[in-house]
Amino acid sequence: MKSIKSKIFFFALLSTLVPSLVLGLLSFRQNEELINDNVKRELRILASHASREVDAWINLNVHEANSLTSAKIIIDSLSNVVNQQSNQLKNSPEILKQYLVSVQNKLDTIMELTVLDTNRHVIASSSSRYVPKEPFQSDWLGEKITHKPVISPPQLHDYFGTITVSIILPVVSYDDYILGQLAITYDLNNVKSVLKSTIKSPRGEILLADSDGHLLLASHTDITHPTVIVPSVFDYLYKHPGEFATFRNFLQEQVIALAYSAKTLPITVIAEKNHRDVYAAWLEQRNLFIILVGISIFIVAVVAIYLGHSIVTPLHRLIDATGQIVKGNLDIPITDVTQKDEVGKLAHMFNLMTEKLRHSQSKILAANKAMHEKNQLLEKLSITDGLTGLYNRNKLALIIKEQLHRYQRNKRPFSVLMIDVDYFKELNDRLGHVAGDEILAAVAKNLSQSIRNIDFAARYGGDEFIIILTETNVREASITAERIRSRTSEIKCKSTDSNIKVTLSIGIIQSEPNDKSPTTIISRADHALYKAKHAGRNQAYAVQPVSVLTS
Ligand SMILES: Nc1nc2c(ncn2[C@@H]2O[C@H](COP(=O)(O)OP(=O)(O)OP(=O)(O)O)[C@@H](O)[C@H]2O)c(=O)[nH]1
Repeated sequence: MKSIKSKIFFFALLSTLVPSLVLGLLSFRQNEELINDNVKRELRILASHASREVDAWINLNVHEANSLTSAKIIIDSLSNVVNQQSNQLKNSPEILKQYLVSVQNKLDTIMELTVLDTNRHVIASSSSRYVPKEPFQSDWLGEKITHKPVISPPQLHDYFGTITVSIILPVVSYDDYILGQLAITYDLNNVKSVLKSTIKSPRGEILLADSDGHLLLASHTDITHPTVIVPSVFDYLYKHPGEFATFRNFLQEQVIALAYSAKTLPITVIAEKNHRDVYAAWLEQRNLFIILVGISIFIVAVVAIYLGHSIVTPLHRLIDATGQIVKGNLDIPITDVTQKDEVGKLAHMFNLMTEKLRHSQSKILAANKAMHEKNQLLEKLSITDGLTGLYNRNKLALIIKEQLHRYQRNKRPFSVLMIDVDYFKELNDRLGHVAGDEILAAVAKNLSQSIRNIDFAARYGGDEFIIILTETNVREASITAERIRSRTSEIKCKSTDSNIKVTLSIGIIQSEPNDKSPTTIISRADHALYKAKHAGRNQAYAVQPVSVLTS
């Protein structure tokens, strides 16, 4: 993550995501706890209410059964059995059966009524499956007949094919003597309508299960028997009354449930609610939260990209411009940064800085130019003679050295003319020093104009001049010397306003293989000049080279 743009982008995302997620998670956690508390309270109310309704239904049936035990026909029939008079009396078992059938027809919650003697042999039954005098089949009746009602555990009845509950009550004579028993079998499905009315919310369900977890009844759904609740779930619900558990019910739906035990029956009353229904609002809120966070992140990302762009683009311009400065280009004003913020100010300051640098640079260039010109002047002064403008003695030595090198390389000779103004001392004394200077300058000008561009003219000292003719032998040099001498005759002297007759003596030599230094060359040229002077002045004297002499 090297660029500022990506840093801004990730910072913006984090600063949006972290608080949103933390607050969102806290809020969902609180909501979840709230929902859990609510659903727990709701299920508790539901289960305890349903449990009470089951007890009330049983108690109602016990009460109903109790009133039937006091029916005269039943008491009389059992009294006769006790007194061994059944064959003589008019209330025979057949008549009792008819009575029981009529009662059953009247009370549609009853599936069968059976009258038993004290030995639990059937006296009469509304059901045709019982034959009189045969023992009453039951594994839940106690040994002893008491005055208390006995209620059977709910069970799937093989004969009726449904879950039944039986209530057995003693039939007592008028003098409070137990004559036998009345067994009434009820269909547990009758309690379904009671349970349905208990549930306010249509999505909730009440389940009744026996002590082994077999499902007996569901308030809103028909059950195919046998159906068993997952043992571990049932065990938890049974052992933790009022505590909820989440599991898949017999319809394979995720449900939240808790349970209470009924008091009158060995059954567990379970209240359950569909998990999806309970958490529907929570899920809706969660989805809305995800959408809102997504939108927020999108907006923040767009703003972050824009911000990063507005910072990084001018910075790139500044970096490029700085690179140009490093390369020496100062003409790079940043004009496309129009922001008024710090970046804009930075660009403005950058422009001011480059403006100043440009200004300083032009000053430095001007100073450099002036210095260069002065250096050139100094250089010129260091190699020229102030009076005549010809090369001075120092430069002359360098020129001769270079010519000697060239000569040694290419073997093409150069020539040297040593020139002296005749009787200059006398002119100087007669006309004055200023006029003497004028004469010297005029002679020098004549020399400069008489040679080629590749030749050199220098003032050797006083009234003596030396000319170097490159790649020129003594014969050609003599021609040039003669031309110089003949041109220098009358010189117009301004200071004296007169024409002065001036003659020159010229010594000519050509470079020789033995010439090793400027001193040797000048010495030989001076000797030739001496010869010219000695011969009468106003003439040139050329020294023939050794090679010519020996050939
Ligand atoms: N006006 C002027 N005179 C100079 C300058 N330098 C040297 N002189 C004079 O030039 C004269 C040179 O004289 P010489 O060359 O010795 O003698 P000359 O009179 O020329 O005689 P010859 O060379 O033998 O013909 C001297 O009087 C110097 O004072 C100068 O720069 N200006």
